[in-house]
Amino acid sequence: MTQLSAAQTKSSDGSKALYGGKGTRRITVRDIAAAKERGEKWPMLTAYDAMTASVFDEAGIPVMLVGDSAGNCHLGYETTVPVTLDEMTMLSAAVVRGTQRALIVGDLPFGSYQEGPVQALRSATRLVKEAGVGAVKLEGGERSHRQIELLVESGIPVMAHIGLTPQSVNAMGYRVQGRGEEAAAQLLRDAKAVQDAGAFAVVLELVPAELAAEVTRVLHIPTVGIGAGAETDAQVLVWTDMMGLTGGRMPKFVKQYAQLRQVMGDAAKAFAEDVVGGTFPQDEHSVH
Ligand SMILES: Nc1nc(=O)c2c([nH]1)NC[C@@H]1CN(c3ccc(C(=O)N[C@@H](CCC(=O)O)C(=O)O)cc3)CN21
Ligand SMILES: CC(C)C(=O)C(=O)O
Ligand SMILES: [Mg+2]
Repeated sequence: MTQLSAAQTKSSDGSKALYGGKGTRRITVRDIAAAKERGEKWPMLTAYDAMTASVFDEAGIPVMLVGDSAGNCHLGYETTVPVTLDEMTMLSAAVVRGTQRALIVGDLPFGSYQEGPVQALRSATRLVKEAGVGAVKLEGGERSHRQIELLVESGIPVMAHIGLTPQSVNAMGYRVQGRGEEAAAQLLRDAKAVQDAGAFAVVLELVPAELAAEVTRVLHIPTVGIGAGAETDAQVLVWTDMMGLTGGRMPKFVKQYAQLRQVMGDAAKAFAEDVVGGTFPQDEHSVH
């Protein structure tokens, strides 16, 4: 039923589709819910600055996450753990300014919501008021249930994040989550807990594809997979990973769609050689 209605929606009127749809009004969490009912899959990318975000907005990416992966990919930290709420607020504000259509989700960084619901509300309120995000994301299933509830009651849409939760790297490492009967049952409980608390979507990070498929069938809110197989409602990747800008070893779940590290390095070298060799600037680049 959902597959058929998705096809009909796209062929009759493209304006509704999250990707490929027309119109420049800001996408809302209600549009996200409607996409699951249509059986429509959608893409999400991270973004950390206005210029990159404007490129993705023009490309039609309907949802952007200002991830705390900015810690590794933008700010030079080893992990996401040191990222501060001030940093996330500044980066989120830039992404909002660079976009017109995409729903912008701001990641709450480690230490900005673990104290409890009141701290979570204070932190999320900064991202909403100072940066202008349309939603926030936080890590944890059952353990973050109370935080999600208060934010949603207060009018702040929440994207949850379960499975591998990188802010807990010191406790859990970067390991596949939900392998084995007990861990799978826990992941399902976490998924139901965030849905019951009112989350509008949930990220499933590094969980077996079969389990992610089951969670996606059981929940009425959309699942957003990263390293979680092909059956989730949406897919997210860190933009610097999927464009080949991040250096070093890539997780297995990354597909590279461009080689920006090579392209940018070559451009920097070409400029340097022109300067050293005296072939830049030419007369056309000079004023008289
Ligand atoms: N650049 C970047 N990309 C990401 O996807 C990302 C970040 N940074 N920072 C925050 C978290 C950390 N993430 C990570 C980091 C490492 C692995 C990793 O090494 N995974 C192994 C599998 C380990 C296993 O089999 O248990 C892999 O090879 O994919 C996965 C996710 C995802 N997030
Ligand atoms: C990988 C995604 C889900 C994330 O949390 C981030 O980019 O910080
Ligand atoms: Mg994150």
